[in-house]
Amino acid sequence: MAPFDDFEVVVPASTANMGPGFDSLGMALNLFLRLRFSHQDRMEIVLRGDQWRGVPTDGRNLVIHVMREAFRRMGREMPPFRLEMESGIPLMRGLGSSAAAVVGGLLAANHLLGGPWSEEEILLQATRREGHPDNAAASLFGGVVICSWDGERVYHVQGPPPPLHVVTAIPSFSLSTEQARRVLPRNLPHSRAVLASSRANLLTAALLTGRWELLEVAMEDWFHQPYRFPLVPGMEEVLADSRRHGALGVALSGAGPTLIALTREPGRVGRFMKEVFARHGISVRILSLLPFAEGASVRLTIGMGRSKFMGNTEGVET
Ligand SMILES: Nc1ncnc2c1ncn2[C@@H]1O[C@H](COP(=O)(O)OP(=O)(O)OP(=O)(O)O)[C@@H](O)[C@H]1O
Ligand SMILES: N[C@@H](CCO)C(=O)O
Repeated sequence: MAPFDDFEVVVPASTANMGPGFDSLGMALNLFLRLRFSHQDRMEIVLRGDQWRGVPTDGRNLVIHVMREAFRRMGREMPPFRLEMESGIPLMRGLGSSAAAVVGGLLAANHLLGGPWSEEEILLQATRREGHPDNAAASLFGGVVICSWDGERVYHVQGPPPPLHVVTAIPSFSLSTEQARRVLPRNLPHSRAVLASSRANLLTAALLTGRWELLEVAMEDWFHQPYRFPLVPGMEEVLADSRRHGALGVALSGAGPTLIALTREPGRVGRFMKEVFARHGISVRILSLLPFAEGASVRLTIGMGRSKFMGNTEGVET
């Protein structure tokens, strides 16, 4: 393969589920994974920052693995390159780090391959890899994305990001998605599923029509959150009481352990969440984020200044 011009892939973080939108609803957030590619004769992966403990810098790295598979599907060999990776998305915290890596790897491979795949095809490939489309769709398209995945196809509708703050309480401990899915029941009583899906419908409608006063009820969930209470000490209390402390709606972010609150009063809700976790002996980082309207992007970096995603665009620590 001929040398390529340096390029950068920027992928936003995401929060999935937002309560009852289990495995089907995601929203992009203003924290970013950045992948910078430059041509060189040998493969080199450089991880910038201090959050990468345990992440390999060889072919087992998720981004590289996804890229190699993409090249293999096209019957092409992946060229060597230098990849510099930097991220504000904490790993295994429920903010879609793996989906961002998968989306980033697929966009990079698609770019190097000359763009054989549409965004729909990239979403399908990311969904197969992740097992569910919620985080990947939000990272790929931005805003709020509602999906349905039947094991073969992914259908999706994208909506605008709500004009609200998203306060995240990010516990110091990690929780893998795999572990958080193991606690889910195989079956739900029919009446419970009916109630849960009615809340999910209400949530979608509220998000797409701006009925923020409905979020309190619409973000209630019976699909997954109650089963995950034991994994996140303090979660039940935060979900029960945050609304009295300024939250419009609260939920476990993805598979957790991070909790999110949609609010107009980020400072107040953040303080409350921190207090509750402290009572349970858990230290949390409170980050006030914003929904992010744009999806992942690829841009050539030669001769360009700083990317629009760089600088002071990320969440505010409170
Ligand atoms: N940029 C990255 N490069 C390589 N591997 C990554 C990267 N980001 C995430 N991963 C891999 O994905 C794992 C985390 O995936 P997991 O699904 O458990 O958590 P998450 O995606 O952060 O949370 P959730 O899916 O609940 O939002 C990490 O431990 C790491 O192995
Ligand atoms: N919908 C997924 C998101 C985590 O990747 C879950 O809750 O398990």
